[in-house]
Amino acid sequence: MAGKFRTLDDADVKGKRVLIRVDLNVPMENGKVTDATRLDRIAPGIAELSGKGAKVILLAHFGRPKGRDDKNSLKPVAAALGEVLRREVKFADDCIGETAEKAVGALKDGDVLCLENTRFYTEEEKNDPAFVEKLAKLGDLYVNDAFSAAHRAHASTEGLAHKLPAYAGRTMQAELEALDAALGQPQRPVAAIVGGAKVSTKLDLLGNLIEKVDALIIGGGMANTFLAAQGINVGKSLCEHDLADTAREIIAKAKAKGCEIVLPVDGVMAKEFKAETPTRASSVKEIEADEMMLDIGALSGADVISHLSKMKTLVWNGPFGAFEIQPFDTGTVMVAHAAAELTKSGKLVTVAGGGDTVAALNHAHVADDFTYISTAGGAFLEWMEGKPLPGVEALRK
Ligand SMILES: Nc1ncnc2c1ncn2[C@@H]1O[C@H](COP(=O)(O)OP(=O)(O)O)[C@@H](O)[C@H]1O
Ligand SMILES: O=C(OP(=O)(O)O)[C@H](O)COP(=O)(O)O
Repeated sequence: MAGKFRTLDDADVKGKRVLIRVDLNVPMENGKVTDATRLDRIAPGIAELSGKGAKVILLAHFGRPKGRDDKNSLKPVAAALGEVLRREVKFADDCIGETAEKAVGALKDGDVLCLENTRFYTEEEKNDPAFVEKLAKLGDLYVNDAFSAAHRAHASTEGLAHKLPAYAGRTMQAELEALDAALGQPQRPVAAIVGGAKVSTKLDLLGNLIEKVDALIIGGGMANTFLAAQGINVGKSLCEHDLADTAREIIAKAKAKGCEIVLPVDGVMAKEFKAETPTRASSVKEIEADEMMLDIGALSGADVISHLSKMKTLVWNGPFGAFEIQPFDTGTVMVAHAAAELTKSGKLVTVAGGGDTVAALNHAHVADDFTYISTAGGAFLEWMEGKPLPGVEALRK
């Protein structure tokens, strides 16, 4: 990627108001950040800008709010970032308008300010030009350091790059270089594990991904959607029934392209999504109407591991189950350990990414054993698909 983008090496930032788009969409529980990987990755770039005398203004989203809502405030995340940076991160309750302008106006060279969730405005996701204008008013330069949100053509990830002199941040640079090094010419056979909860935003990309991989291993809510599309009753499981046709098309296309689709054959069922709730192991064909499948079962885990042992490369986004609550972490942890062992013995190149996926791998204590851990999930899969990412394209010189 060298030479393709303007980077911080090309920017004179002293005394300038630098709007830096970062990804602060970190896993949280009871107001506390449970995995700080994304914060750790962006911290050096922020410290560099601050050290060079920039007025650093952080723009980011959190969750998928429908309008302003306290549950999705970035305030606690800004405080956690302050702990990682070991310095004050100021906070403004709005990302545009008088509140934001006042907070920016009060900044001294080297200060760091975090603005409130850009998604409190529906205009953010619409990439609305008037909203872009309001954000642009707050800065002299724009830096995009949110590779993990670069698949979104939103005001703060794409629109701003056309309004202000735009640069790729250090995390963005590092992610593109590392992914290119690990997966630019992947050794076949390649497997992709796709799980997690963001079914509707990730299902579409599987159609292209099956052209790049030899096996597509599906877990989490994504698996429930595929099982339901095949006529299996998934009870109250997380499932996008409306996407059954898309799932069936993907299965047919995979067959035609010679990509094997691996689905769970058994799972761990529960009636409630909470700790210490009674669980039942069963075949996916015997899910009761009032049950949810919250993890893959032992047979499915063994099947996934057996597939991995035949692969040379693994890309992974999305946990197999609701790993935040025990025992629904079992499937993810079991596969994570096997992938880590195969990596350590030089048999498998493993690249995993996604806010929750990285949290799950840290929970399994294997993140350091993987070949590369990306901060990105959906963006990483779209990169793997070969799709141009709007946030990256907008930065090209
Ligand atoms: N079977 C399941 N039912 C409900 N939620 C699930 C299931 N499997 C995984 N999840 C949830 O998926 C979430 C992570 O999904 P996602 O956001 O797509 O991953 P990432 O952030 O790594 O891209 C986790 O919070 C986990 O609890
Ligand atoms: O957490 C993110 O993506 P991921 O869940 O794919 O890792 C990014 O912040 C993008 O969030 P979005 O999928 O709500 O646009």
